Amino acid sequence: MEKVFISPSRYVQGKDVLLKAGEYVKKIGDNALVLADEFVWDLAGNTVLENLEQSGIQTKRIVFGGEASTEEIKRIAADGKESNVVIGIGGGKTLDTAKAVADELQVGVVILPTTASTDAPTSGLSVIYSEEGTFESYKFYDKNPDLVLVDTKIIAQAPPRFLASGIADAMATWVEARASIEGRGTNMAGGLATIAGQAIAEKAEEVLFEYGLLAYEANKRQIVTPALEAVVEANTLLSGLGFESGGLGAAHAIHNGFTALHGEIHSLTHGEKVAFGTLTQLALEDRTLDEINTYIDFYLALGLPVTLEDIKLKDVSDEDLLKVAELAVQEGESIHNLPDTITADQVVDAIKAADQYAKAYKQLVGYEN
Ligand SMILES: NC(=O)c1ccc[n+]([C@@H]2O[C@H](COP(=O)([O-])OP(=O)(O)OC[C@H]3O[C@@H](n4cnc5c(N)ncnc54)[C@H](O)[C@@H]3O)[C@@H](O)[C@H]2O)c1
Ligand SMILES: [Zn+2]
Repeated sequence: MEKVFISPSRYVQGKDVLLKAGEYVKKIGDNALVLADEFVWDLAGNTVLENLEQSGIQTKRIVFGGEASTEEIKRIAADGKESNVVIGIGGGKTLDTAKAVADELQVGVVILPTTASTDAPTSGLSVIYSEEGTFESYKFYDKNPDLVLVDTKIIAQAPPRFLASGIADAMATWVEARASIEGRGTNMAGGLATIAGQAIAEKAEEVLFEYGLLAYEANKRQIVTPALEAVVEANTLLSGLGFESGGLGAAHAIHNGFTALHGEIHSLTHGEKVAFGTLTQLALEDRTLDEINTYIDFYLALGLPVTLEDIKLKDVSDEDLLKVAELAVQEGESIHNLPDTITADQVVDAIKAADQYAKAYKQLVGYEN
C-alpha cells in the first residue's frame, strides 16, 4: 500500500485573526454561506459577518441546529445554491457540518473554530451522527479545508473544560497513530502513514505534556500565553494532521461505541469520552504501570474523566458494555488498525481494566473528586 499525507491548504493562528477573515476569505470566494449555532452567532459570528461584508463578500447567515446529521446537512445545503464558499464557525459539530455542506455544493470551505475542543478543524472528513447523537459513519472528502483560521483570543475566553477536552482528543492521537503504524494500518487518508504523519502525531503529545497544564491555567484567566498558543496548535493542527495522516486506533472506536448508550454519558464532550477510550486502549495494549499512570495523572490534573463513574457509567451493565464493545469492533472500525485482532470480549475486559487502574491510582495518590 502507498503512503498518503493530506492537510488543509492554509492554517492561520493568532490573537484577533478573526478580524482578518475577509482578507483571507476573499481569495477563496465572494459569496459565503456562513454557519454557526445561536450561541456562536452572538459570540463571534456577527463580527465575522460584518468583516466579510466590509471586504465585499456577500453573505448568507445560517443557524446550525446542533447535530452533524445527514438531515441537517441537506437542510443547510438547500440554502446554499448561490454560494461559492461555506464558512463554519464554532465547535466540532458545526465545522463537520460546514465541510459536508461545502462538499455537497462542491465549493470551497473555511473553518473558524471558536474552541480548541477537538481536532476537527483541519481534517478532510466529517463524523456523521443520527439525529439522536449516535455515531453513524465517517464521511470522506476529496480535499481538506481551504483555510483554517484560529483566533486564540476567542479560544482563551472559552471554558477551560473545552481546552481540556481538546487536549484529551489530541493525547489520543499519538497513542492511536503509534498502534496503527505498528499494525501497518490504514490512515484516514487511505494509505500508510508517512514519516511526516508519524512525526506530527508524536510531536502533539510532546507539546501537550510540556505545556498542557500551563495552557489550562492561562485559559482559566482567559489570557493568551505562549503555552496557550502551543496547546491550541497541538490540539488543532498537530492532532488534526496527526490523526488523519497517522491513523486512528482503539480509542476512537471505543468512543464511537459509547455514543450508542443512552443517559447521562451524553453530557460528556467528545474529548472526555476519548480520554477514557485512550486509557482503555492503553490497557488493551498491555502498557506498563508507569506509562498508564502518567496518562491518568495528566488527565486528573486537567479535570478529565478517568473512570466509568466519571463518564456517568458507574452502574453500567455487562450487556451495555458488550454493546459498546461490539460497535467498537464492527467491520471498518479503526480498532482493526491495531497489530492484533481485537474481539468484543477483549474490549469489555480492557474497559473494566482501565476503570480499575484509574480507581487504584486515585486511591494511591489520595485523590478526592
Ligand atoms: N471531523 C473530524 O475530523 C473530527 C475530529 C474530532 C472530533 N470531531 C467531532 O466533533 C464533535 C465534537 O465537537 P465539540 O466537542 O467542539 O462539541 P460540539 O460541536 O458538539 O459543541 C460545541 C458547543 O460549544 C459551544 N461553543 C463554541 N464555542 C464556544 C466558546 N468560545 N465559548 C463557549 N461555548 C462555545 C457551542 O455553542 C456548542 O454548544 C463530535 O461530533 C466529534 O465526532 C470531528
Ligand atoms: Zn476525536
